[in-house]
Amino acid sequence: MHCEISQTFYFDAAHTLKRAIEADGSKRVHGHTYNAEVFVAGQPDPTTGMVMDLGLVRREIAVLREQLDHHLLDEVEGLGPPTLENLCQFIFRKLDARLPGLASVRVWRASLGDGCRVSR
Ligand SMILES: Nc1nc2c(c(=O)[nH]1)N=C([C@H](O)[C@H](O)COP(=O)(O)OP(=O)(O)OP(=O)(O)O)CN2
Ligand SMILES: [Zn+2]
Repeated sequence: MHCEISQTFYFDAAHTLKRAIEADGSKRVHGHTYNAEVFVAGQPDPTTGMVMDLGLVRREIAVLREQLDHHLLDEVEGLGPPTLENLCQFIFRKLDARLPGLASVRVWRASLGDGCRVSR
């Protein structure tokens, strides 16, 4: 049976954003709390009953999180313009090499009700 396990985490970060609309507030440095969720897909191992130990997922997320939490996202190498889309892709790229079966990554801002999800 195909299963997807998941782990949520959050990070607080600052950014600026160049936009064609509502531009004034976005271009000043300001912060958001970003929520994220990582999905890993696979068949549970018959012996362990796990697709992957969620402790391993949390360990890799902790390393990745260090690169985003309390950072100015404009300065994070390899991120590009700090949009939800680029955050999803950045997290996916960083975790892809470390988490076999990584299926998708979701990033959202509860305060604004917006979000993005990327899948393999
Ligand atoms: N396709 C996308 N569109 C937009 C994105 C995005 O990531 N992908 N992001 C934004 C803005 O960052 C977002 O709307 C928040 O606006 P911002 O100026 O950062 O903050 P607000 O003042 O609107 O919200 P707060 O209440 O201060 O957090 C827009 N479009
Ligand atoms: Zn913003």
